[in-house]
Amino acid sequence: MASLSLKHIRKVYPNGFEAVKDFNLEVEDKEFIIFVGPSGCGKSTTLRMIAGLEEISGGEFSIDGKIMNDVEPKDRDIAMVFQNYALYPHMTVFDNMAFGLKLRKVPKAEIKQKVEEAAKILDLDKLLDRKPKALSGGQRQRVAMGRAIVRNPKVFLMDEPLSNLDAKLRVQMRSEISALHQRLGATIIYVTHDQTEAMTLGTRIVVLKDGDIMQVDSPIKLYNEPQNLFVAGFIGSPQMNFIDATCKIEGDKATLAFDKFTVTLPPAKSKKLADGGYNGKTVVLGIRPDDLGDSPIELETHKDSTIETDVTGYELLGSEVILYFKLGDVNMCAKVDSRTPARLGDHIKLAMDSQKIHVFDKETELTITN
Ligand SMILES: Nc1ncnc2c1ncn2[C@@H]1O[C@H](COP(=O)(O)OP(=O)(O)OP(=O)(O)O)[C@@H](O)[C@H]1O
Repeated sequence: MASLSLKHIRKVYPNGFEAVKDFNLEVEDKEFIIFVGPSGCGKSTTLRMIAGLEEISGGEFSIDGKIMNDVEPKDRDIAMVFQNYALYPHMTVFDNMAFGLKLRKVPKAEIKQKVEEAAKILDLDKLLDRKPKALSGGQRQRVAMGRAIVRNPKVFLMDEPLSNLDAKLRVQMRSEISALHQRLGATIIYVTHDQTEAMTLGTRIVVLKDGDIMQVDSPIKLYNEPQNLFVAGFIGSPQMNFIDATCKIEGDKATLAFDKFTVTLPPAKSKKLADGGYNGKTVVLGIRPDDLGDSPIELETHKDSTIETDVTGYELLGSEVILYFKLGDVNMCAKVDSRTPARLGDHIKLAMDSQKIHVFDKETELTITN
């Protein structure tokens, strides 16, 4: 059992820079929490404060109800896996994995049993006599994981553990880490700037920007119900399209006008805009590339929200294709079925699924309706 509580956690570096501002998070036992956000947003700093590698400037951090702010790293019962693996080159796989236990004066027989157990889980049992240089990147990464697992810690911290692996290996290790989480029933906090990793691994994702938490939610909720423009733009690939639009409310119907087009919003979304007093105001319309379609069925279903444009770019992904286009000077794209006849330079019609339109306040950048 390991629950973590971070209350009003701050980090001010000695040069006065405030890297983490007011971090509040309750992590439950067995959760897989992801910290995600652009470079410099404070992911590693927060992780290092949890590990005890960085002093906490303010707030309270506890594990299972026990305050940890001033507890030595080695006494926190936390194991950290780094992106550079940090293996000892002169030691065998076995000794690398056993090292932490030896330091803790664990009896030899117990060390052997624990290392062999972890090696089996990680499929390293035939490599225990090798030195790190005789291993592949993925195998080295598994040794680094193994070193953490043998300690049976309360919490695993992982700082971009897959970032040094090639794309194929990364996908493979991703599913291995996911399986490992299930098997160990461990509490994991994992830092990445790769949003696919975040979406596939996390039970909850913490989106950070400039030392502030933007949103904490399950992957599906972050995708469908972003709380602000930043999260809407950060989660999802290709990125959500954004365009300024003028809101008009007539009766219980809200319309959004942008470029040469006008779309009608469904009743629930219309009501939010009416209640918020947005009549006549400029808002930001957001629509994911996946929610723009060019099939006859989509064009018929979403008659009240179609746009016409020219294809300025064409990118085949396989079963889908990304069509790039411009509305005024705003670059946008649609992800459609690759059987589409549309090609570069073609004039096309695209239907916006109006149920999927997101609207944001232009000033506060907060979501008005998802
Ligand atoms: N020792 C330090 N002194 C001053 N500022 C620091 C120090 N270490 C980090 N920072 C700053 O704190 C901010 C957060 O850094 P951090 O390493 O936590 O970011 P990150 O989100 O992990 O970024 P990345 O994805 O690039 O690793 C950055 O602006 C960084 O420049």
